[in-house]
Amino acid sequence: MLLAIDCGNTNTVFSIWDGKQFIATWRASTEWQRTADQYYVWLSTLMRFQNLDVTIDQIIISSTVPRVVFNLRVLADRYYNCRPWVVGKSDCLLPTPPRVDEGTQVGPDRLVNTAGAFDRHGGNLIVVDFGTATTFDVVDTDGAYIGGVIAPGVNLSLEALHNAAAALPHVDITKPQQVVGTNTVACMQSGVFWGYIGLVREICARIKGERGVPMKVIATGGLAPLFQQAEALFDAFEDDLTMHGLTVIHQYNKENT
Ligand SMILES: Nc1ncnc2c1ncn2[C@@H]1O[C@H](COP(=O)(O)OP(=O)(O)O)[C@@H](O)[C@H]1O
Ligand SMILES: CC(C)(COP(=O)(O)O)[C@@H](O)C(=O)NCCC(=O)O
Ligand SMILES: [K+]
Repeated sequence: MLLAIDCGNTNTVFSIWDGKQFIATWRASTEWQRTADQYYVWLSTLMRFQNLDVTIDQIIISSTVPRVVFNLRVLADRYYNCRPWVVGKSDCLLPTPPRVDEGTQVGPDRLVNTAGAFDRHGGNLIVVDFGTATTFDVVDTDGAYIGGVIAPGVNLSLEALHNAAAALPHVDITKPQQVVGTNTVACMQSGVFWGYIGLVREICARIKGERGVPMKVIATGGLAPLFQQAEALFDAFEDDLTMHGLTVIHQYNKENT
């Protein structure tokens, strides 16, 4: 069975794919110091807890944090006796290679989102991923990643306010009841929440204008649900898009290598 690992700058998600569906998904905070042995103890305990008696013999990894890949490779080799596919490495093929400036490193999560979204929706897409950063990935007619936008993440923006200004507290994001805040927390939430609504709307409109073709907008990532409820910004919301993209790339490599 396939273990798909999506490592973001904040969280790492592990999912087991039985060839038809995900039968388990677990999330850990991303820590580059975590060793292969620690991953294994954690994973095998969760598998036992869920009475999952399956053999993992294939692994695919997408990581926006290069340092964690070493220990995940050791995990694959030592405990699952396999060599993982690592998205972005030359021996991991992509269904359609990206078209960007020569020498540019595209975040593997963006390549994976592109593959997953194209598989589900076809071409001409904007994938908005609300992670540590908020990324907009533009998918061409043929499924190629052709660039996009990187904006500061929602929580990152709130943290930046707290870190830079002595009187601003640590605040969690929620949708404010109104735009005019009547206390510090409400003012901060309003700035980030409504600012974000504007950011998403403006960037998508400009991408569509620049491309001159109809495009679907797909939302994913930890904080996408917050914006999904708020305003009609997206054509679809898919919390498993990155994981789906990993299975698409895995299948492509099995068929073509
Ligand atoms: N259910 C949730 N509720 C509130 N915040 C969340 C939730 N899930 C994730 N987050 C926060 O959203 C941000 C993005 O999370 P995630 O998509 O896992 O990021 P990444 O892929 O960059 O690791 C992080 O700051 C995380 O703490
Ligand atoms: C933009 C990102 C930091 C987003 O990472 P995430 O929020 O998913 O942790 C990541 O995709 C990355 O490191 N990209 C490299 C530069 C690029 O994609 O152009
Ligand atoms: K992201």
